[in-house]
Amino acid sequence: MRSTGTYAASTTLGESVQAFVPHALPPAKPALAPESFVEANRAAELALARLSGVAGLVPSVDWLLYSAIRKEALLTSQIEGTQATLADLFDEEAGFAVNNTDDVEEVTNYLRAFRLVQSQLRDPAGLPLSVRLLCDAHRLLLDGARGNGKQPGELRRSQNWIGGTRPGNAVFVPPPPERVPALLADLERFIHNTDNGSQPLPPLVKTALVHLQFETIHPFLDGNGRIGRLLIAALLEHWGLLPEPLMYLSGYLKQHQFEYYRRLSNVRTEGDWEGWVAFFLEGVATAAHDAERNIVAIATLLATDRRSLLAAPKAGPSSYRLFEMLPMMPRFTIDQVRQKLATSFPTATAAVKVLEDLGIVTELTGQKKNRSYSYAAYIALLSAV
Ligand SMILES: Nc1ncnc2c1ncn2[C@@H]1O[C@H](COP(=O)(O)OP(=O)(O)OP(=O)(O)O)[C@@H](O)[C@H]1O
Repeated sequence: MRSTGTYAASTTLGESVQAFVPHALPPAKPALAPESFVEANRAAELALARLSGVAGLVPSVDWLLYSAIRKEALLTSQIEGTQATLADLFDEEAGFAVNNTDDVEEVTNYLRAFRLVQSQLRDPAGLPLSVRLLCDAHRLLLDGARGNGKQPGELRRSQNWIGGTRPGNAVFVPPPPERVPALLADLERFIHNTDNGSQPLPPLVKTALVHLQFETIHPFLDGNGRIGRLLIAALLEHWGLLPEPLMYLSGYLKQHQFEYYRRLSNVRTEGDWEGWVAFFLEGVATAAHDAERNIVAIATLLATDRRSLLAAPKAGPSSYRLFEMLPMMPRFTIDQVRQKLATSFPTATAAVKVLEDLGIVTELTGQKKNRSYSYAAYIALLSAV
């Protein structure tokens, strides 16, 4: 598919945000009426509710969130070509040397951007979901070497395009820069407009449309994919669909990347709104099921390892406490254990040795000094998409 090469075509598309408002829908688009999505929407909502329920079964959701948020950060960055792995991210957090520093920085920047949005939305005095908040998140996302020169935190002031080397041979040419602020303001109104007429759109369908329109506007010079997907996570929480960010939808989008992009394009080229919404709802249901399965698998691993630890004659309070920290510290050094447990070096060493002898953690360096450890089975489970 080629664009017409003119900005006019994309400008018209940008204005199609109006068509998101149900009462303004042209009659030729009856499929966007809520009843056409009832089944898929119900399945996706149910999958999200189940996911929240499963999370409620574990003693602390902190370790679930710790891993889920990092998975999403990694996968959304991988869609855009980042080569970092989850192990790289854990290494970086443990202070270990990592080779691909720039890639890891992109992922940690996403984490910072996500935390900012989440904390603002949770703070009664914080910013609402708004262009300003997205710009603030964008500033954090593009902080550092790679983002320099890409106008972090600012709406673009020049024309961009998707695919190709210039607007004339691009797959898609988003609206010209002077239209961007008004189109985003329109999108902001759409998000906060609760008066959707007699047939309100289900929030998940609205989320699908918001993402589509955000990507259509492509308001930044870089980082549009990641901020657009961050917006999805924010909306799921904002609309009470998933109170905690336990899902990593980017895993589904990455696995179906070609279809993801094609569905976005098809709205523009074929008017296939239904296809995009159906794809999105299927993605949410699948990603929620995957996250649920992953939680069960991790909880099982932890329960099995905990049982073998409790049965070990040499285990004691320090090794028990260390074990409970592992899900949020899967790579570590003895000195970090010493600090976390607020104990002596010999006690920390002994605690680690108990876990090592049981095969729960493994040493990575093969050195006698400055040894590093990994809860490898846990990282492997998390890394399976
Ligand atoms: N045909 C399309 N129409 C609209 N949006 C699209 C299309 N194809 C891809 N996208 C969206 O654009 C994103 C990529 O945009 P782009 O290549 O411009 O990257 P970017 O602006 O550098 O952002 P990031 O680096 O986070 O992706 C994709 O992840 C997807 O969300």
